[in-house]
Amino acid sequence: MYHLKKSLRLSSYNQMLGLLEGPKIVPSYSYFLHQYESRRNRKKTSINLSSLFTPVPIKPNSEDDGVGKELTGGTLNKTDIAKVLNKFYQRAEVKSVAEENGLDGYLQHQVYLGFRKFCIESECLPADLHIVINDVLHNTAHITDILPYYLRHAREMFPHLECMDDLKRISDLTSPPSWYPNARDMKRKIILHAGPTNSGKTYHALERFLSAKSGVYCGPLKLLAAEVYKKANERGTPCDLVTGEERKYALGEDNPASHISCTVEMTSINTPYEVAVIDEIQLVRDPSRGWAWTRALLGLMAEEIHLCGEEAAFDLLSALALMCNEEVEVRKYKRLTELTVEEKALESLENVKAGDCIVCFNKNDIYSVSRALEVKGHEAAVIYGGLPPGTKLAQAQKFNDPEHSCKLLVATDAIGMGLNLSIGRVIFYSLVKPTTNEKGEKEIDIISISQALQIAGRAGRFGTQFEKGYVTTFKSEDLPVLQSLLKQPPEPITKAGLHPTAEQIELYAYHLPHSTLSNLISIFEEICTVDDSLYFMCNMEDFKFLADMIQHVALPLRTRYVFCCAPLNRKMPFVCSMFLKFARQFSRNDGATFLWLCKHLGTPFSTPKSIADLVHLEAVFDVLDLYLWLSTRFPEMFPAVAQVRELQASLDSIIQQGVTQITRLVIADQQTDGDAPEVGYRQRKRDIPMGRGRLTEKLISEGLLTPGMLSQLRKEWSKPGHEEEGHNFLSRQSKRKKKPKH
Ligand SMILES: Nc1ncnc2c1ncn2[C@@H]1O[C@H](COP(=O)(O)OP(=O)(O)OP(=O)(O)O)[C@@H](O)[C@H]1O
Ligand SMILES: [Mg+2]
Repeated sequence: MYHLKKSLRLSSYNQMLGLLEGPKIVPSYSYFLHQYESRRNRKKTSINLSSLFTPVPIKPNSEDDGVGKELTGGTLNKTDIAKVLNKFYQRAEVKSVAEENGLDGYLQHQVYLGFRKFCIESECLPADLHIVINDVLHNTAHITDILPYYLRHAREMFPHLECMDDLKRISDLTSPPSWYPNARDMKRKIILHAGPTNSGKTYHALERFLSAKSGVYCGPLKLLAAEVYKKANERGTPCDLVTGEERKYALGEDNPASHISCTVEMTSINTPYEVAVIDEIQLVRDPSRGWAWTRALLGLMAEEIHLCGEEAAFDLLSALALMCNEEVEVRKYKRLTELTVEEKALESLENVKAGDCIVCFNKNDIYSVSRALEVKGHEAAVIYGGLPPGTKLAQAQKFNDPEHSCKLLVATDAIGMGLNLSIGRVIFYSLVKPTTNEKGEKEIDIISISQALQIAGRAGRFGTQFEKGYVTTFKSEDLPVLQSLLKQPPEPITKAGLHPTAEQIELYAYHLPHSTLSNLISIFEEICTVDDSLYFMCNMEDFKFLADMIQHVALPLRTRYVFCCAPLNRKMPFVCSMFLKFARQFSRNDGATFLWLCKHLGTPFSTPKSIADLVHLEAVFDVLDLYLWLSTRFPEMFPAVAQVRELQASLDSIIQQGVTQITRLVIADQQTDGDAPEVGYRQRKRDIPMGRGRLTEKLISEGLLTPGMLSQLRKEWSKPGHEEEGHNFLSRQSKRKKKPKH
């Protein structure tokens, strides 16, 4: 019964996501999450490379040229064939020759099954094979004489056996500097501006950028890129803005400016510049995005490259520069304002004062802390990663304005970079944070020294009303941990990230035409050779998740690759379902018109009435971002750019209103729930049907199930005959499992 209900939930969920359209059976969102989990588990143990290769289906032979029969004087009995092959497979010589030919135990078994099926199901065997089996049956040939045919079959089933050397050559990542011949032809000067936060590193690098004839600023966030774009244009240096979603021209579309401010992923490595600035260079070690910093560092065609970041990156940067025959000059900076770690933890929200910023590492804490502050009569600004840029800026402005009644800020570590904030004191609400490591595994751990320094360093920003900064924790037991973290130098940065290019994957696909894109990536990850004294492969789990999701949609490989590079959060089902719809629309060669988009987004939007509504609107905002991201790659298929921008701006203000009233939204939810304000926030309990299980709770708390979906589920449950529907889904699922995935 439990399984039945669970399956029903998944099926309904599926339908709501639009994943099941028509009679076609398409794997569900949960299926992808499950696949991702199992892949992670497989990574934790050891991966069997061979299991990643998809066998090429070989049809039984139906052409009867009669030669075999004619020469041997008759047909072969199927049972006899099976017996011979069984004996053949048991032979030690067969195993060792197969091994010499690249077949490990797993592949041998696959090939044996495939070969036997081929021999038994073929109406008529190819003449040479027919004769050999016939001779073996009549003791006029040795059983191992079948080997050449068996190996021929193996190579047809697993083409990689013949191209492993090519695959290894394609994925040889041992010398990344050589991928950028234009940069190697230049004599580049590299300067590292090293120092703690708030020491003027970016300021000095930007001064050089602004005075140069041409330049590029590569930042870690859209907000930072936008800030530099604004600053440059205000200072009279025309500067264009390039992010994944847009290009803003300072001088007009047909006149690109000689200065560019961009997000690091968008760095052009084919344009010569006098000065390049790569900000927050320590992110070269980021498990997911590190590759973009490595590429910019090695590939930029700039006479001077200014790197800003932690001194801990110096050794790695020098080693990378050495590989490019270059040197790194260091300019060290000291913090411009004093930063003091307090002796006492805050302990109670009674003790907050103007200029305090409470830093939380999850949204639930954000909600409960803001609510608790409101109960105590304080107004608080709220900033977290998922908010649209306009909303973040409006919240920051409110908090920064000394005249405004809002004197407190509740934020996630999204404030660690990019926003200018007048913070007097940073208070760590907790010190643990969920993160994803290089292998794509989720971990909950104490924040790193570097993160602690980065966040704490936001207090007492130079040039703000707070000339000195203070830092403490909320809980007294956390304070010694924080004190110890902040006393240490940041962890050394030892490796730079890499990732496969579209060209490499295209070459892989040429050799392995039957593999899925996600499989190609897995094979690449397994085969590639990386100089692990300097580099690591970035985790590609998000990419593979998206690749699996659109595998069944017919798209050219290059397009598929580009789609899967989209920066979207796979934990947001609504965004994922729209991603799939965009891919389908593309595959039908239908443009995603504004009308089509609005229909799927359910416009017009209204002010959120609950936290769940707010979360949904944030997801819609991300969908619009996704649209714009795709539009910069496929302008003909995603043409409604101006309208989408307009819609996004209006959604940004609706979200702003929602955030301004965030505590009211929490109250609205809590009144229905009867929760005490200090208790961690739980989403929309009122929508949860009677007798809900832990799965539902989990899906809701992780934001995987929205109230709308849940009420739809409730309706379906109350429909007579739903169990039968669940049963159908179960049988569909089991059928699906048997289907090979291509
Ligand atoms: N010499 C200066 N004159 C005027 N303003 C300055 C100067 N140096 C730094 N600032 C200002 O101080 C603030 C902090 O400087 P900056 O952003 O360069 O620090 P940073 O070392 O890059 O910090 P983070 O590590 O947080 O990025 C900025 O608002 C910057 O404009
Ligand atoms: Mg900086």
